[in-house]
Amino acid sequence: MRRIGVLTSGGDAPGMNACIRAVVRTALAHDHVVLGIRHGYAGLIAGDAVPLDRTAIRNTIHQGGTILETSRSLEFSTEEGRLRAAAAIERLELDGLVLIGGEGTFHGASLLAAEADTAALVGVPASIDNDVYGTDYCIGFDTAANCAVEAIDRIRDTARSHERLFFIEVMGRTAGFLALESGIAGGAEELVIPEEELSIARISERIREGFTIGKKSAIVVVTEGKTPGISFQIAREVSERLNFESRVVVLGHLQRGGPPTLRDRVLGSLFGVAAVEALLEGRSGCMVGEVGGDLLCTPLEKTWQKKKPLNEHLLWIFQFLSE
Ligand SMILES: Nc1ncnc2c1ncn2[C@@H]1O[C@H](COP(=O)(O)OP(=O)(O)OP(=O)(O)O)[C@@H](O)[C@H]1O
Ligand SMILES: O=P(O)(O)OC[C@H]1O[C@](O)(CO)[C@@H](O)[C@@H]1O
Repeated sequence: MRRIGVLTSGGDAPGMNACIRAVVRTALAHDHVVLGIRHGYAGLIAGDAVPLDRTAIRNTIHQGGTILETSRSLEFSTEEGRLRAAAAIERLELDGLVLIGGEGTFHGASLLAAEADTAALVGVPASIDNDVYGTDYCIGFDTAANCAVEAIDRIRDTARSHERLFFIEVMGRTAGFLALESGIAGGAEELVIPEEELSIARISERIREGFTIGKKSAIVVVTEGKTPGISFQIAREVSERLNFESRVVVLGHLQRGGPPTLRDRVLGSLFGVAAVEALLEGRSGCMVGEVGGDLLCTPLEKTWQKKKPLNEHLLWIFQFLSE
């Protein structure tokens, strides 16, 4: 290993900078050169690289977003695009490449590895959705979930004051991790998560039951799913059934910004060091992750082919704590 590249891809996630910093400091400690690839896979295809030294990563650990910037690259989804990326890796004379991103990023990386003889590829899970198999937590999830909890707390004040029903839509796309954990921490009455079939009747019934035991307001945390804004329709239907006023708050990209929490800074640092160590050990085609407190490497294919399930125990405790 002499030249190590690092890029961030997919949605930005707080803690990515802590990870980049850890990659750079670990590689430099072993006398390797680090190149930062800008704009994710789009930048890789273009060969857009900058040298990363100690100065470049100084004072970044507390910053949200990614100093390398990121992208969702349509071109990389094509074989032609990936072959251009492989050619850029060769031109840049990279021996190893650390890919910080989510399941889409690793899907693309495993296709790239199968189609071209590239540098060693090691992934680091970073997605506020937390939907990557092979790690209990992804970089960025904790900060986003804390942002959602703060929003729920604030909404609770006004919901209670006006005796209203609130629907708070969180990100997560097709995974309910953000909704489940922020719903438990925020004391929500009900959840809408993609892992369970949507039932307006069930949501309405649970809220009605709450009212019969004296609740005067309620909060439902809704995962945006594939259709951001879906909570407006759900709110309308539940309100009609209950004949009760409701309001909707869509948190959107607020959840992706802001300084990373302690947990995301530590996770980013741990994963960054582990990724460079994996490269130095001669590993390739895998993603570092933490499962049950153990750091481990999972083949890239598994990280997107397998669906990470929600924690059954958390689902169960939500059911009775929300009554
Ligand atoms: N099926 C695929 N085949 C090839 N490349 C893909 C595929 N899916 C995603 N990619 C590549 O990976 C990039 C990042 O994927 P995506 O936009 O899904 O974000 P992600 O890594 O899943 O992160 P996040 O969870 O934050 O959305 C895409 O822009 C695309 O270039
Ligand atoms: O920023 P974009 O491209 O609109 O993507 C939004 C999506 O990205 C995520 O925030 C994950 O990064 C999803 O929760 C959300 O559906």
